[in-house]
Amino acid sequence: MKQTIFALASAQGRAGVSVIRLSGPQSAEVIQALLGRLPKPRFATLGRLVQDGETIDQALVLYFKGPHSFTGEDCAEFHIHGSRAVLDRLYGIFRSMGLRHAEAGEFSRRAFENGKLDLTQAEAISDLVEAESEAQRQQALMQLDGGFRERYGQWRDNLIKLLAHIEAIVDFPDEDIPESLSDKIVGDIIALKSDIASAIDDSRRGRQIREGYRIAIMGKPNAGKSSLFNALLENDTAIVTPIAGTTRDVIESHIRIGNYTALIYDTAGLRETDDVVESEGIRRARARGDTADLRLWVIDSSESQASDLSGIRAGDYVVLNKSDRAEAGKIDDLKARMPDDVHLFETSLLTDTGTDALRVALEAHLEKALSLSTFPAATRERHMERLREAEACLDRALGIGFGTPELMAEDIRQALSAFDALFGRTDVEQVLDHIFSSFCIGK
Ligand SMILES: Nc1nc2c(ncn2[C@@H]2O[C@H](COP(=O)(O)OP(=O)(O)OP(=O)(O)O)[C@@H](O)[C@H]2O)c(=O)[nH]1
Repeated sequence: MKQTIFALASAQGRAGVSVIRLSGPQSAEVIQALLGRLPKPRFATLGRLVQDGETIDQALVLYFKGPHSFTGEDCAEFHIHGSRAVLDRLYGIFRSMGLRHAEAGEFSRRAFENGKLDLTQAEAISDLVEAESEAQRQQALMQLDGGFRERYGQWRDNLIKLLAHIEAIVDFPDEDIPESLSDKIVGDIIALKSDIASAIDDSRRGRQIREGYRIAIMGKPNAGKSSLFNALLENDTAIVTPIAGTTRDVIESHIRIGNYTALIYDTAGLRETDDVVESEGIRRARARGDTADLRLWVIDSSESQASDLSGIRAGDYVVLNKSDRAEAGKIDDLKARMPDDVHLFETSLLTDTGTDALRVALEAHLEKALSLSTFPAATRERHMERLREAEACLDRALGIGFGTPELMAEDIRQALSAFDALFGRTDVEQVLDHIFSSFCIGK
């Protein structure tokens, strides 16, 4: 039998009300011991928590009888006054009764093990707890509602039907395969493969919403990259000095832009240098620029070296900075030499002009890149790996053909197990450990 676990479900620290959650077979016994009675399941009861005749706190107590609970086990919730002293007393009592503190994600893991959630829904809970932007909240909620399972459940059903057809061919090797059947099988595999391919394509958007849209600020030393980073963040995270080469490593920070979260990177200025540390910084800056979803170049339009525009590509955003001291004609000259299809902005970060227009443009950019009427189902690398695996299996099955139907069937079976792993039906213990350990405690 599982040990009963407890944890603070609300945030750490002093609070008006804190919620402690219990799950496991001793939940009822603990309520009985502290409250002196067992309330009707799922009804909140106000009462005194008493130990050896001494009142510890006045609390709101809830009892959930399994399987009608979040974890599927018997559960309890104590809504107590959130002081360290009350918590310490209750934790002491729980431990003396043989309960233990929950590990990160243990409540969700029990819910998963008891079939209350599939793995994608458990992940969605973690995402919902972490959500900062409106889009992250909506995406996580859709996944929690089973949006993922519905879509892939359909694909899984199709795979099972395909397998049945192919196995019928295996079982009757002497029969001629009707052309209509082989055409249907091939057609179904192709259709499924293209559905999976478009889900993989769209999962980029899922990742961008979930982790943040990556914006790398790039440019020569002293152009004003750190100044722009700070202006966008509205704080002084990055060090700004007149010394070229101040930023050495990549600095990153989250910001909210409209309904979305972006990850902004300030990078080392790009130039030739013999300095080993700076060279490494420049290598990292270039790598960050290559993997970013958007590159935001900063150019010092008052400097002659600003005329080097190498590295800027179509689609990039370019900020012509230090407009307060740019010579007349210099900015127009730069604009004339820009590659096609870059988005140009003029700023003076010293006098804080031009940044509003940039903010508005970034918000519109994210809105265009990330918003569609539906949210992508796949949001994590783990999902993408499984989808790619299923796609590769279907590809192989198509290549094999009906000469050896048993090999074809084997590939379809492997595609099925990729889907099963997606929902946690077959994932091995280590994978589950890894996923649930990234949850917060109390979830
Ligand atoms: N006149 C003027 N000075 C600016 C402007 N923006 C930034 N500066 C100054 O330019 C210098 C360099 O700014 P940073 O933001 O550190 O530039 P950076 O591109 O991050 O520099 P590195 O870390 O060397 O790559 C600082 O002294 C800033 O105050 C501007 O619009 N006008």
